[in-house]
Amino acid sequence: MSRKKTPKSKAGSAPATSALPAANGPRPVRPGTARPGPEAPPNGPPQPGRSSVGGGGDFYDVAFKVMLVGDSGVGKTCLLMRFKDGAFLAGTFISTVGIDFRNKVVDVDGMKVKLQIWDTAGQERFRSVTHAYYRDAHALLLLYDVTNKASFDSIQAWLTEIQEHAQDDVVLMLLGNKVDSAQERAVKREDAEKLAKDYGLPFMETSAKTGLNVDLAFTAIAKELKQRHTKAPSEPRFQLHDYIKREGRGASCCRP
Ligand SMILES: Nc1nc2c(ncn2[C@@H]2O[C@H](COP(=O)(O)OP(=O)(O)OP(=O)(O)O)[C@@H](O)[C@H]2O)c(=O)[nH]1
Ligand SMILES: [Mg+2]
Repeated sequence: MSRKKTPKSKAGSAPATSALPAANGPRPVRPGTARPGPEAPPNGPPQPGRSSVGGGGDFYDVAFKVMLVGDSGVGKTCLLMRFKDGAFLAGTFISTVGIDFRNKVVDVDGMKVKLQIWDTAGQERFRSVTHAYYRDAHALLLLYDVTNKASFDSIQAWLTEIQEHAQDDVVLMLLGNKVDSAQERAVKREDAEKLAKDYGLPFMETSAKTGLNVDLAFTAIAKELKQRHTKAPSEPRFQLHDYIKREGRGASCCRP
């Protein structure tokens, strides 16, 4: 299989669109397939890899676009940094402005899968900018902060946004972040599990600080997308829900 080289990450910007979608109420969102495809320039669909030339960068077979969404401060940027660099950005909170992306290539059953991960700004004032990026996303990680009830209460509104702007078959996963802060927990795990069940979403609690379940979340997404892309009839169907249930670690355990 031919392989392509990842471009360096860079900040992206999209044409601003206008109004927020009408709130029609959330509908169940399928933890579905993403359409594989094109690798993307900032606003285009990802593509299967091609032979690469030139030095530097990682080679890959197929690329997918993943977006991180959720209220400001839930830990989207930290989750991405943990996955990409294995580091935690402690200290001052620097809120993301607009949108940015990082690439990471993961090995899924012998195939190099490039995830182009878009880190969106959670602040309301950037919402119109990020709307333009949903369309080409193959997967969305929707985050709330387990120590911030308001961020959990926003999940239904986020699902409405996703319904309005993302593809119907986008792969979607709900993540409750900052589970290391047990003393400050404000959202019960069971409440999130119930919400996830109601919407048919895979769900895990994570910690960008300790690394708990972070690699697992992205790996599960990569496996799901890769399998939908290859569609090998001989392979048993990858079960995203079962996989994270089996591999995920509970909130009581802080092992990365
Ligand atoms: N304890 C703890 N703190 C975290 C964790 N993840 C992020 N934080 C902290 O939460 C704050 C916000 O994190 P960010 O990753 O910048 O939040 P964000 O979702 O990107 O916010 P916006 O860019 O405004 O949308 C920072 O002070 C982080 O240090 C975590 O897993 N545990
Ligand atoms: Mg951020």
